[in-house]
Amino acid sequence: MGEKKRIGLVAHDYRKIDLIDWADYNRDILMQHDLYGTGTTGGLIAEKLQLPVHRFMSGPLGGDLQIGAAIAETRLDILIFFWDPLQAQPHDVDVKALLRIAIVYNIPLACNRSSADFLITSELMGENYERYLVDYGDRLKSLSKEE
Ligand SMILES: O=C(CO)COP(=O)(O)O
Repeated sequence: MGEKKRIGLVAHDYRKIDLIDWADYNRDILMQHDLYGTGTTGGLIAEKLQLPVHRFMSGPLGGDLQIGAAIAETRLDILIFFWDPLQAQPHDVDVKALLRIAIVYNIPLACNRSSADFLITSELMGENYERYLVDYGDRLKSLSKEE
């Protein structure tokens, strides 16, 4: 087995069945990695797959922000986030913040099932993949403590 990835799993209510079904289908792959989720999503996946899932708070109560913080602090490698394109969320700003931070830190991000299929079956899943910060020019360099 290649190197373990830390995978965040998040879904809005109407997308939870789809994500749980996808996770169940890919259980053999997911069990080789460390799983994280927002409160409700993480609980449902842990129950269905009978695998340990580290649970953050529920999304509307700060869970999306916790996942975003974990990405910023390099504690998460991959995000599978089935957000709902047909319904506004009370915590839309948090959803946007999470999607934004996933892009800033250039982590693999899948927001629908076909993208998640491509991601999870990638050869890179087993490799020691070094993400790099996207070159946003001086705008990001001045903010990065690594520079
Ligand atoms: O709201 C969410 C993502 O924005 C997900 O939160 P739950 O998994 O707690 O439902």
